Amino acid sequence: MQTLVWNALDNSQQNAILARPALGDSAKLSALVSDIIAQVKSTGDDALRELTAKFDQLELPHLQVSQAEIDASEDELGDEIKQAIKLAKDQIDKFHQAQVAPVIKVETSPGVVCELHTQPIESVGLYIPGGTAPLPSTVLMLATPARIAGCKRLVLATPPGKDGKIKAEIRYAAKICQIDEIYMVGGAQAIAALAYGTQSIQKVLKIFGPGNSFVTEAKQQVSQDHQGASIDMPAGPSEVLVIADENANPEFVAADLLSQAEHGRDSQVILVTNSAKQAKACEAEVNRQVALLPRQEIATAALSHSRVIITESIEQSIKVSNQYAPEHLIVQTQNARALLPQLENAGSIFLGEYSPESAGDYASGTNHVLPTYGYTRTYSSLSLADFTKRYTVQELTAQGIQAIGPAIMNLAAAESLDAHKNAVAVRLQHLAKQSTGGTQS
Ligand SMILES: NC(=O)c1ccc[n+]([C@@H]2O[C@H](COP(=O)([O-])OP(=O)(O)OC[C@H]3O[C@@H](n4cnc5c(N)ncnc54)[C@H](O)[C@@H]3O)[C@@H](O)[C@H]2O)c1
Ligand SMILES: N[C@H](CO)Cc1c[nH]c[nH+]1
Ligand SMILES: [Zn+2]
Repeated sequence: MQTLVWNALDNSQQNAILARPALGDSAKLSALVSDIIAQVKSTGDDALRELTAKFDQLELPHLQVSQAEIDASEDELGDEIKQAIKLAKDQIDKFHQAQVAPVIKVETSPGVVCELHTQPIESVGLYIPGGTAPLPSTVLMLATPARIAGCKRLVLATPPGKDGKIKAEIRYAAKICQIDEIYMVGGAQAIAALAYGTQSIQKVLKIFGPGNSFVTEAKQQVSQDHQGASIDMPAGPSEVLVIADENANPEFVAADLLSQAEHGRDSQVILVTNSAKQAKACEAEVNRQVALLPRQEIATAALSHSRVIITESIEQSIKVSNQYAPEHLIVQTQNARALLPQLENAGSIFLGEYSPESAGDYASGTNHVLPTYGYTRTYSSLSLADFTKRYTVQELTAQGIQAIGPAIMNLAAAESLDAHKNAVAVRLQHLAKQSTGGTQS
């Protein structure tokens, strides 16, 4: 990790050290992904087979996972992992059940009632990353809120492993979430199939889930086409920023940094500390711990574009974090909660030394699908609301239209929209006639 002193850098250098690695060659990525999407649109299942052979080095006899294969996961797994998956599901369920929105009903003036209702999105595509690490936890993060929201059709797509199969943990997580439509396809081609449909995959209305830069780019492209599909958010390569003061435990800080560095070569982890001594201690710990990881090679690649930034104060550390807008923000300082009001842009915040980012990844209950690339400035953590759409209802009585009708007519006239004005005028005239017993002309 490169160590830099924030105050020794000018503005453009500060921006440069906070740049995301995955956005390096976006024009090339965009062209590659649009070719993949075009291929899937034109030849459907054949394209999925060809692209899987090309990018996953697999010849697939069939795309859909059978019900027997889903059910077999029950016997393929030991009790310990099945219990862990169930515990995580329960935790996620509790936090997302609490997000169920009540119907809002307000009488804005006598006789004018306004309501806000929610409805589930009918069909949803759930993309589960599977390139270097298949993520059963992501099945729970997507399927649990989709089920609570009441979505009717849940379609799961994930790349097959080297053995041409979907990992038992993913099949099991899908099974306990009552998902029976699983396709063995990954990458941009999976997103294209979900968005446009193929001979064997029926299209969905909205696509959810994280993925590498190909997946994320594909989601963005299909969401810009009205014949494509809506998406949850750009949830790309994992990121974490840790704010640590001199009291933080370097062993904890290093473990948290590495937990995200091990996701992928294009992951990025950043330590921001107001203590040069802490910076050194954490770096030494990172070097010690990374050497012990099975995914050492991936983590080391991620560390090569990761940073240790030394600031003059905690306030400046917060400024750096707000500027970077991380997917995950871990605060390991004394009285971490007191900093919360100043933390502006982060997908999920972890306060204090006993709140590792892994807790949110698996089992605290919060959702681990989060915006990356700085999109936490405007996008939110995945939540129940993303699986629903909101619509309003209004009901006006005679008293209600009489009260606000004149204002509506004035506003319509100001916009030169006479038909709008007339829709109110005819009603007010009708009511006036009624009140005079029909004697008015
Ligand atoms: N932001 C979040 O909420 C969040 C959550 C979990 C995981 N993630 C991120 O998801 C990502 C998962 O990435 P992954 O690669 O392991 O799995 P993935 O499933 O996203 O992508 C694998 C697929 O990419 C395609 N692919 C690979 N190389 C390609 C190439 N050169 N050209 C075109 N397509 C290619 C292949 O078809 C492969 O099946 C990681 O970056 C991880 O950090 C993010
Ligand atoms: N940290 C990832 C989101 O960036 C989510 C995840 C799943 N499994 C482990 N981690
Ligand atoms: Zn993670």
